[in-house]
Amino acid sequence: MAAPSKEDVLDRLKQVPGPDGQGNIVELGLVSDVFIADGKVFFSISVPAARAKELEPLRAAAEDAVKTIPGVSSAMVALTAEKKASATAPAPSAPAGSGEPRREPAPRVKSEVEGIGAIIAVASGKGGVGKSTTAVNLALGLKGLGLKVGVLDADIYGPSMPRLLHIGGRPKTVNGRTLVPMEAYGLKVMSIGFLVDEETPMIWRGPMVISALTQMLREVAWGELDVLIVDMPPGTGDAQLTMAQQVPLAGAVIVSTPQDLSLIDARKGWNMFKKVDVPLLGLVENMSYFVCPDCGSTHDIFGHGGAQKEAEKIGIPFLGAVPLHIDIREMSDAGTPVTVTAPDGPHAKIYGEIAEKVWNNHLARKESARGGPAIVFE
Ligand SMILES: Nc1ncnc2c1ncn2[C@@H]1O[C@H](COP(=O)(O)OP(=O)(O)OP(=O)(O)O)[C@@H](O)[C@H]1O
Repeated sequence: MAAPSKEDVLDRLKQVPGPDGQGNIVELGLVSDVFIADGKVFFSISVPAARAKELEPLRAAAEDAVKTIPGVSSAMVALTAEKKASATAPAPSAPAGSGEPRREPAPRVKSEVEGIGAIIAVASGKGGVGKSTTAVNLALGLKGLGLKVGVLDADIYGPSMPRLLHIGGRPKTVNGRTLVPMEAYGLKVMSIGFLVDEETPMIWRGPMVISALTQMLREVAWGELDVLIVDMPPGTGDAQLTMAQQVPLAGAVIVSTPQDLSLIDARKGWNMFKKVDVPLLGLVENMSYFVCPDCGSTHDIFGHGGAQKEAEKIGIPFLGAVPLHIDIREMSDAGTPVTVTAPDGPHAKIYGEIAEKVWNNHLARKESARGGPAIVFE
């Protein structure tokens, strides 16, 4: 059977009437770029934020219509409040660094996710600084505080959770559409890496990113969670900004390495969250100093301390310094995070302290927003 094409999808969607029963959603310019991977179809439909709830039947109708196309195994459709460049010519968001003109960020569409107490993003201004490793160990550190914790891998360009938590297979669904999160080390986990084959090229563009993220956030049976850690895609482009706007974040943690260059990038990261009014819970300096695996001696080869100074200068909490250590790398890459393999070791202790600070800072912010006294987690 021939694989379904974008044209097949758009043709079928022309049968779906617009929000007010007039015309169809394709000709009204409401359908985003369509992405097809492995017979799975992803797209979003732009609707006014205020009508999102009321238009759920429209979303369901579009999804059902696409599922009837031969060769389509599933469809993920999300409603977004993203504005189109024009009403009739849908134009996806320019990917970061594409050289295409930047659009105004989408309006904030935030509503809480039922059952989840707080959603905290882990972000970095650039790739490869250990953001995902930090996210996993932070999540496990929070679990060590007795909290119910989930991890959402929103790094749609390069999902890491299947590898870092050694999870294979596909999530099950309930009622044909709600995904059941995978589980590892007592964490509930969802990642685009569970849904799309590793070889599938990740040509996600702005609206697709949001559509997949919305699905992974809101159409997953998370159950009751105290906190959901979101591993953001690295960088501060349009996709990241839109995510920061669309996810109801209680706060963000920025990961940086001590080198000057990445501190510039980290600064871009916290500016991005500031722009969208997300509280900064603090900065982690990763690969901060080198610990010799043979003799255990410590070497400040990277100008350790830069992130702490920067955090003080900017007035955001410094959460801690994680050394560059072979155990962290090997355990991470083997899918057995160091916090689990050596829970009484020095690295687990550092991540535990970081988790405690993150949680305390979150609780303090929550209380001060309410005008009450801060409760500190001892
Ligand atoms: N403190 C550390 N000590 C040693 N190795 C580390 C440390 N932190 C991360 N690493 C290693 O660095 C590599 C990159 O880490 P990770 O994937 O967590 O980074 P990232 O910022 O999420 O990257 P990406 O931008 O690609 O998503 C991995 O091999 C990881 O094991």
